[in-house]
Parts: sequence; C-alpha cells; structure tokens
Amino acid sequence: MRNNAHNTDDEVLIRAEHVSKKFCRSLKRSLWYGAQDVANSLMPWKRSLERIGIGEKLGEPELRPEEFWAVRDVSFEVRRGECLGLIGHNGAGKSTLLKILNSLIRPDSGRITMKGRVGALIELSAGFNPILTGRENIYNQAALLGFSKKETDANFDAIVDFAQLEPFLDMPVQNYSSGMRVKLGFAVSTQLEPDILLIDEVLAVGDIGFRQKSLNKMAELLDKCAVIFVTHSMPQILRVCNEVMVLENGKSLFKGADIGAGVERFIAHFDSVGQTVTGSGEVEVVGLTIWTVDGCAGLGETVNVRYGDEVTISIEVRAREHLRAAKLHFVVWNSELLPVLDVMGPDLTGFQFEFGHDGRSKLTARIGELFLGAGKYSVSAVINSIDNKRVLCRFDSAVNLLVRADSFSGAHALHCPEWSIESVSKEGQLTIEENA
Ligand SMILES: Nc1ncnc2c1ncn2[C@@H]1O[C@H](COP(=O)(O)OP(=O)(O)OP(=O)(O)O)[C@@H](O)[C@H]1O
Repeated sequence: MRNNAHNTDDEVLIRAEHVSKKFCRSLKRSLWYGAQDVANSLMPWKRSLERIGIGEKLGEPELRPEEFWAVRDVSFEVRRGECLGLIGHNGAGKSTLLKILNSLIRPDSGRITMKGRVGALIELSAGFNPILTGRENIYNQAALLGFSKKETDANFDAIVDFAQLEPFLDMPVQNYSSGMRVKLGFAVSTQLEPDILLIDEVLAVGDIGFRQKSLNKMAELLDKCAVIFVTHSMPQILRVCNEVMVLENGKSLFKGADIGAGVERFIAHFDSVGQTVTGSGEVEVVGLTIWTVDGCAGLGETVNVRYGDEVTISIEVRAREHLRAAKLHFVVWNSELLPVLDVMGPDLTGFQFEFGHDGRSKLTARIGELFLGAGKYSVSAVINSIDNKRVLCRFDSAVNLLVRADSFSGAHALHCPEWSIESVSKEGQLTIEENA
C-alpha cells in the first residue's frame, strides 16, 4: 500500500455522491424518452411541482420500460495521492462511470465534484480528431485540458519522447494504429501532469514495453494527482492502486483499501468457463475428482483450497480405440486464462500410463501442498499420445479451484523458504539465526 502524505479532506479531488445513470435497451424508445425528457426540462412549472413533492420524485428517477441502471447509487472520494482501481465484469458500468466523471455523459441523479485539470484516456480514439496530425492533436488535447500554448510548447518534446512517435507526428491520426493512438493519448494526458487522471483499460492495446512504462508513469504521478484506473488485469490493480471498487450491474459491491479482499470478491463472482472437450476423441474422461482438506469436487464443480493445503486429483479415463498407453498432464489456469501450473510426469512431459484390459485406467496425482496465490483457477486434463504429437482428449475447465491466501500480492505462486538472518552485535559478535 502506498503512503498518502496528503490525506486531508480538502485534498479530495474527485467526489461522486449517489450517482446513477440509466440507459434504454431499445433505440426507438430511447429516442422517444429523450424527446420526453427535453420537453419536461422545458417546462419549469413541472420542475417546481416536483420540488414541492407533486409529480415525479427529484431523487433517483424511476425506470421506464426497457430501461436499466448502468450505474446505480455509486458514491466515493479520491484524494490527491490516491489511485482507485475500478473492477467488474463486462457491462458492469466502469466505462460509463468514467465517462460521467469526464462529463461525456450526464448522470440521471447524483452529484459529481472534480477539482483541477482532468487528463483522461477513456476511448480508443483517445478523443483525437482523426483528420488532424499527431502534432495538431497534441495542441488540441492540451488546450482542452486547459493548458496554454506556451505550457504545451514546454512539454511537447517530453510528450513526443514518451509516445515514441516522432516519425509519425505529421501523419493524420486516422492512419495511426490503435496502439499508436493510445500511446499518444496516454503521453498527452500524463506528461502535462493533470490533477486528475482517468484511465480506462485502453492501455491493454499498447505493447508490453509501453504498458510497463505507462504503469510506472502512473505510479510516479500518484503523488501529484488523483487517479481512477479501470482494468481487467488484477496484477495491474495490485501494482498501482491503493483502493479498489468492485462494480456489478452498476452497483458498488465492495470499496476499500484491502485490495486483496476486493479482488477476491470480484473473482468469486466469476462465472466458471463452460467445460469443453476437444482432441481426437480416442480417449474419454469418465470421471475426475479433486480432494483438498476442505472437501472434494467432481467434474464441473468448484472446491475451496487454502494456501499450502494438500491437493490430490484422481481421473478415470477410457480408450475408445485400441490404445495401449498414453500420457496425461493437468494444467491449472488462472482467471486471466494464463497457465500457472503444469502437473506432469517425472521427465517433465506427461505422465505415461497403460490402459487396462477393459481399456480403462484410473490415475491419481498427489500434488501435495499447493502454493498458488489467492484466486480462482480452472484445471484442464490433457491426454496425449506417447510421442506427444496427438491430443487424444483435452478436457478444459474440468474442475475449478478457489484458493484463499491471506497475502494477496498478485503473484501466481507463493513460496515461503527457510530464512536466516546474519547480524553483528554491539560487541562485534556475528550471530546467525536460522529459519527466523
Ligand atoms: N450509450 C449507451 N446506450 C445504451 N446502453 C449503454 C450505452 N453505453 C453503455 N451502455 C450499457 O451500459 C452497461 C454498462 O456499460 P459499460 O461500458 O459502462 O460497462 P463496462 O463495465 O465498462 O464493461 P467492459 O468491461 O466490457 O468495458 C452495459 O450494459 C452497456 O451495454
């Protein structure tokens, strides 16, 4: 967790109070409602009646047919020196909330207070005018942020240097790749050092080097500004944010400085990916069970594991064709679908086994203590031919693991080695404390 040196009330740069925004699923109705709303806003006597309690309530408006809440009753504050990570599933309302904060959308109810200059990178287009060159867009964007030409001149080289786009500066932005646009957008928003920085997950479009550089820049800016960062990457949240808010169907499910708890809350809501079976079909998985201290789970189920618990997987397979032997391994995937553990045979390829005379085999892998970080994982069983050239059966998301660990660093594997400490006393005596 980052220290916050400016933790005073007057340093609150972003304040959202009971903010709600609704949208309409049907375009036709949406246009009709829009016309009705404009007409109502032109009738001041109606608003007066509302104010004295006649007619519609002034608070959160009612939903009309086909309308739904994209953001519902969300309140939070972000101070200078703080970075709030916004996480949630697709359609949870994260981008809508950022657009409301950046005044691109008006909320239906609630109040937003923003203090200072706002740098925002919310859409892939980064707000650029496509027919203007990169150079012209830098000046345009800077002017929109409230910077004078002189201030922009002073920062121009730093912006171009950060975006690494010097050879393309005089090319219209419409010919930039999406990654180039994001680089330029991020460089303009951050090099001018705004008071508030709003970053949507557009960073994912940039290459790895640029992403690293951007995250470092955000960390560097943190002392000077308030940041809201939307991403689907939990390691990124853990790296730069000191608060997290989990949105679900527009509502705030969790908000706090315990990032691990927030991420766990988000992951626990993850729908398990459906099981899929691929491969040549020469082998089928008849059953699979995973045991932990807390219980067991079969195909398609989820089991809870605490960090360091013993885990055992048992699988029953049947050869559909006449097959004598095959190789098996299990792959454990994290929620971002990255493989984090491969359970294999002693030669670091699959575990070789033979089918019984009835074409069946039951194999048990005692994995032992599981040193995975907190999160939701899925397990695939992969059965290959002996030479590993053919996939006979691949069963993805066969079973799910929900790992709980007190420490949440974002690392996939946690390891506690034996430690020793060497220290010299006042008398100059060296002491070595083993396994401290
Ligand atoms: N202009 C719009 N008109 C109608 N519905 C909209 C509009 N903009 C967003 N929505 C809807 O609002 C909901 C929230 O969308 P939003 O883009 O804020 O989600 P998100 O959390 O940013 O999702 P993602 O992670 O996929 O980017 C979605 O159901 C979306 O379809």
